[in-house]
Amino acid sequence: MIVDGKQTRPIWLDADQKTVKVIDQRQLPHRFVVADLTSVDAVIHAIREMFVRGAPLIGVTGAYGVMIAAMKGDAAGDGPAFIRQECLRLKAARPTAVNLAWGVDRVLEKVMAAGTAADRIDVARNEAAAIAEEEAENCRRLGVHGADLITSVSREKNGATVNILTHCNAGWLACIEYGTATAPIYEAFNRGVDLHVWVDETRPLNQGARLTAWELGKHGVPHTVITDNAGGHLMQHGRVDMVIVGTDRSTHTGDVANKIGTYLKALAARDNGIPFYVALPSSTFDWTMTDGVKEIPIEERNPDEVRYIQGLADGRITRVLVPPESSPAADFAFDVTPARLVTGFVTERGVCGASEAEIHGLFPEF
Ligand SMILES: CSC[C@@H](O)[C@@H](O)C(=O)COP(=O)(O)O
Repeated sequence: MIVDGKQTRPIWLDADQKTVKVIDQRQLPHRFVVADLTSVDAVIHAIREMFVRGAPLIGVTGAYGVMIAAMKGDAAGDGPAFIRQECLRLKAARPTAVNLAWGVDRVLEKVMAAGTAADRIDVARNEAAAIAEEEAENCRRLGVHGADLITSVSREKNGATVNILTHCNAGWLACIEYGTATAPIYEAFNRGVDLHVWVDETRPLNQGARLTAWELGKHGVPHTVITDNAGGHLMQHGRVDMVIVGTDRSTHTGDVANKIGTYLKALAARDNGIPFYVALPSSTFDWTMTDGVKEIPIEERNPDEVRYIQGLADGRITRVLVPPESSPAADFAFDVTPARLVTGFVTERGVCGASEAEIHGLFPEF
């Protein structure tokens, strides 16, 4: 996307074709800092500590991690075994988003079929780049399908403002381009649809307030940051026309894991008769799991993320303690919204209902 006149992605390869560059998203919106990743440890650290985050982006970062593993392993002379071992470590960096394991395994498979050490590195680099381009294109396509949904709501409202609620950051920062939940929003906005986005702040790390608000502001999209608990109230008063969220892993039966709090939005949407859409590239479907609540691993993170809030004070990024020093806290990073609460999936191949039959109807090869 364009940031301050410059085409910008959250990840790219440096001119040396070895160094992986990423935006350090922990510092947005107050600082735009780029980090260099030159070791597998650095890649794992960047994923765990959330320099990079969002399902499609951690898939691409993991894919480039395999390229780095190939460079290191082949330098040490123990290529394939070393690369396999490093891939296990990469895949364990974060558990919920299925894209991480998907991206790592896709590159690993190609690497293992390559003949020489030099081939392994080239193949890994090319495959990681191919995944990045595919994810960008899939997000562009799903944006077109999702924008058609927004456009029809706009028509039903005779052109009055369409109010869309979103949770967390499922924007280009979480993907490569366009985003998942935001792709339909950007596309509809570019078509001239009058729209406004309610941005859940998304505690504890405030990806909505920090990242989605920043992205939408850079693109000129009207938006308002709200507390995570405001959505139900706004829905009761007719101030939300639709909800669009992303997902970190959706089962092929239609259950949706996404940032903690998504389930409560889906419940409130159902109670108020508001459509609840989930936007995703096909890389985010888990084709093996059938019961999301029971089977999807939910990441628990450092409770300090709940205890402290980060912001800008006197020009410096600062963290402040909120609860009593001695109070324990718990940090559940994701929840699962059952298929019965999902109106539809917006994918690169079109929109479908949240059922095994409809999902496999769009993706018969799985
Ligand atoms: C663009 S994909 C959607 C999800 O990855 C997004 O909604 C989300 O929950 C990200 O969580 P995060 O913990 O910031 O990686």
